[in-house]
Amino acid sequence: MGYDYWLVHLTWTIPPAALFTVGYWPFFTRLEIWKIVILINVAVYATIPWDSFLIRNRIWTYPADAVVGWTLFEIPIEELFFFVIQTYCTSLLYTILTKHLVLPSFLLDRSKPGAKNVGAAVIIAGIGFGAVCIMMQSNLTYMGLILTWALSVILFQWCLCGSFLLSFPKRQILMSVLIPTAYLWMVDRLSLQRGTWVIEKGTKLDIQFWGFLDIEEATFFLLSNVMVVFGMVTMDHAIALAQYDVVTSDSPGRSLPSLGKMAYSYMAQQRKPLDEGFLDGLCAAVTELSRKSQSMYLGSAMFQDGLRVDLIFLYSFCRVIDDLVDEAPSREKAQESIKEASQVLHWRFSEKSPKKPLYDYLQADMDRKQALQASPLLHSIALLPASRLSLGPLLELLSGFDMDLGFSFEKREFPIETEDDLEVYAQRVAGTVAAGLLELVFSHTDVQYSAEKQEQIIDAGQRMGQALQYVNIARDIKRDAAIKRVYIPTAWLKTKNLTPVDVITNPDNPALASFEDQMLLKADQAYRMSVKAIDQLPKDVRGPIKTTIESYMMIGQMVRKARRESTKIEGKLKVPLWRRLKLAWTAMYVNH
Ligand SMILES: CC(C)=CCC/C(C)=C/C=C/C(C)=C/C=C/C(C)=C/C=C/C=C(C)/C=C/C=C(C)/C=C/C1=C(C)CCCC1(C)C
Repeated sequence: MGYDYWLVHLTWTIPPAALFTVGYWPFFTRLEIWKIVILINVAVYATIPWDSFLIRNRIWTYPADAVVGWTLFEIPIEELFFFVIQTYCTSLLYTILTKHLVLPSFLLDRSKPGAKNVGAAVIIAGIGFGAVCIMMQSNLTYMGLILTWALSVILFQWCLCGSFLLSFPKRQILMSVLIPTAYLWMVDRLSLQRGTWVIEKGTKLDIQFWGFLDIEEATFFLLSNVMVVFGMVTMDHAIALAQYDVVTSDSPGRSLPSLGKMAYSYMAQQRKPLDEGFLDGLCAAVTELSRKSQSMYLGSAMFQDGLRVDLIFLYSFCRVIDDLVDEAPSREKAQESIKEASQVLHWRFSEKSPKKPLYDYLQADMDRKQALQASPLLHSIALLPASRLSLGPLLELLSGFDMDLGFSFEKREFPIETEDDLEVYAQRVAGTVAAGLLELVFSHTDVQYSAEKQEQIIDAGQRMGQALQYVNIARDIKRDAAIKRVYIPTAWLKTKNLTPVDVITNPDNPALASFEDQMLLKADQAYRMSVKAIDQLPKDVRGPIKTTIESYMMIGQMVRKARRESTKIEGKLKVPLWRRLKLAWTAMYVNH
């Protein structure tokens, strides 16, 4: 007996597995762990009969001094471990590389007609070729056994999720397959060179890459990684459909069903046709978010399943209103947009509004649908999860934008006159968003909260929203002055004999430093009063919410530091990526 084979694992397979596990640990969700556990089981049970058959037929052998000697169906225990660790590493890499994707957005079949059939034909041809190889009983035997076995699994996967795979991003799929494949080729080459395992002559083609890597082995590692990755995609397809059902349902609250239930309804394949308008809207909202704010896009990936999709729609609505107001040619036009938004929101939340997803309803009426697509505002309101939000905060948000329209340098109108005005403004533009977010959190969790408790948490959340808005204001004093807006209360300025006009005409005035400080102090206060409420939130949202809040508060610290060291800042002050990553890792770890 010997430890050569175990040594291969100790040096080559276990260290990367451990490294990736530690790095990713805080971000692991229960669903992701279950997916991987299931896949490992499938891989082990599917591979045992095949591998056992090949060993009995002496297609490859193990020198007795390389293995410990324990076997299962004649398969050395070390080899069984290989099935587990390879499946683990590849599926974990896939999980990391696809974490940011919004699964339901790939449900729309955008592939060319026939693409799925062409794929199936290629796979079937491969199986046929493999069968011929086996029947010839020659040096093509091993290749034939690999092709028939692996391609049968891949055909099954393709039949289930081919169209989903075709709309899934190619880069993530290729990287998840090719990185582990190239790595395992290297490991396999080394082990064949050392003679830890031996592929017997007579049943193999005897063609090697880099001197030792048999062409069959190279094919095997490629196809086994394809099976693993396609297996993950198949489960993600089932999950995407379940997420779609959650976010298009008009029930106020639902969490994702269990994996077993998802698998069952996936395999039963009895579904109503998908709402294409809704999925189009989702794709547009996701693209918009990733284009406008990469960090918000990646940050949103820490929220799970239906909650994340709903948050993207909430963001999209805020974004659309913001753009409409900012880009309006005149104050009157902007006010018109706000009024229109308010009317559509009232309709969307009224009893008369269809309980079905709005898009279903609109599909029946082509004119309405076209009108919807022509107007981003109607579009974003149609997609809002009205059954899980309330109208109040959204209308209040509109009144915040109205306040912004009150600024007029020419007429010397500055709506933030007192500290009270500042608080009202921050509540309207940020407190309301926090309230909406929390309403969605309560809808998507199984944890039961009394109405009283919810109200209490939403109160704290709104105050936290205000805190973040104060940080925003402190950071953007100069940028706001450039667009002739001053959020420092006129009353504060008066204490130093200044006016908002002075701020706009001389934003570099060193006297403004004290107001920046005062603003950040106000942020700290509001933060401290509400930070404890985070601990009362459902466990899986604490980490992401903490991360968002702490990165904002970190901006506040950087504003202070920049002021102390009188660093000149060009454009918008940002927290460096590595600091945000570290912060996210810690916040997620603590709340794991
Ligand atoms: C649950 C929900 C929500 C929905 C359900 C959706 C659904 C139906 C999904 C279906 C998924 C399926 C069917 C996945 C199947 C995955 C398989 C079979 C992976 C096999 C991996 C095989 C692996 C990794 C095998 C590894 C083998 C190795 C490393 C062998 C190595 C070797 C060594 C070391 C020396 C000698 C030669 C050899 C090549 C055998």
